Amino acid sequence: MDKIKQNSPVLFYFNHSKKWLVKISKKESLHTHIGVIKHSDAIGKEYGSRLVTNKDKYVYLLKPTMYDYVMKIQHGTQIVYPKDIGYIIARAGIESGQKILEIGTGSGSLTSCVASIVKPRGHVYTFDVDENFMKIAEKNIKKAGVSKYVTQHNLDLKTVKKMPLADMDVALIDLGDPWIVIPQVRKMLKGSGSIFAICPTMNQLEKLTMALVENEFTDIESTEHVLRTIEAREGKTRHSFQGIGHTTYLCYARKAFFGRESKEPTKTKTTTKPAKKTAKKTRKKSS
Ligand SMILES: C[S@@+](CC[C@H](N)C(=O)[O-])C[C@H]1O[C@@H](n2cnc3c(N)ncnc32)[C@H](O)[C@@H]1O
Repeated sequence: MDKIKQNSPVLFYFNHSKKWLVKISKKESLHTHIGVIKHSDAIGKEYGSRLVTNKDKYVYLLKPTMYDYVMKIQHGTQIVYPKDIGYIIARAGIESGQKILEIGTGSGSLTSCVASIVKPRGHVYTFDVDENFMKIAEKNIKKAGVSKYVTQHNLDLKTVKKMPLADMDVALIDLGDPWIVIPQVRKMLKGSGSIFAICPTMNQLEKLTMALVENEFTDIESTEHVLRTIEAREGKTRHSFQGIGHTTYLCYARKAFFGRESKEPTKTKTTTKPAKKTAKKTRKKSS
């Protein structure tokens, strides 16, 4: 039986729009419009149990999933949402043990989800140029419990001469001008490795697709993923009035060798440490 203890993560669930993600701490109480929820009352209870507030309302004590962490993430930037992350993972075949390159850590939403899939033997190497966003991401990744499987680098791959990584299984790009880093990403990816770019506008998709073709990528596909919730109730089931509008488009492709065999030098060992020249700029935040 999975019982709640001091420091256990818990989602106090009242309804779809009222839920609170906490780490249980004996002395703390949560003051809400449905009453006070004392953390200590949750200790010793099984996940899934109910807890009554001082206003005689109740919340369920749910074990948070990665979805809950992402939906409650501290936003430093726009984030990638689970509706897109699910497709990214399925389409790129992301699985346990893989090495993932990510450019544009942002708030660490995509980073955390992907790390939870590639762990325990895989790893996410993520790059950003903004120290403030990196700090927010570091906290979010820690909260999601996947710091061990993520290394954050403060480095701009647009300008590096020597690539800090090699033999990556998948590359994920989420920055304004993804087409600029395609040549660098190509050098770090395995043959037939997958690339996904997150593009909020169609103009980005166009420029990116041109760069992908120029850099010998195949199986290029652009998609948009629309999630509609249904309110299912006896005799009056219908779409809900509220919903997420446009978030982003996704662009997928795979590294190929057009009309020739691979001429790229085969690397057997992954360089997980940054190249000498960039070492000063690069911080290993967690390992
Ligand atoms: C939209 S956010 C990424 C959000 C992230 N995918 C998430 O799910 O939380 C874009 C990020 O790209 C970063 N960025 C911009 N230019 C960059 C570059 N040249 N190299 C690395 N990161 C860059 C920004 O600092 C910002 O944090």
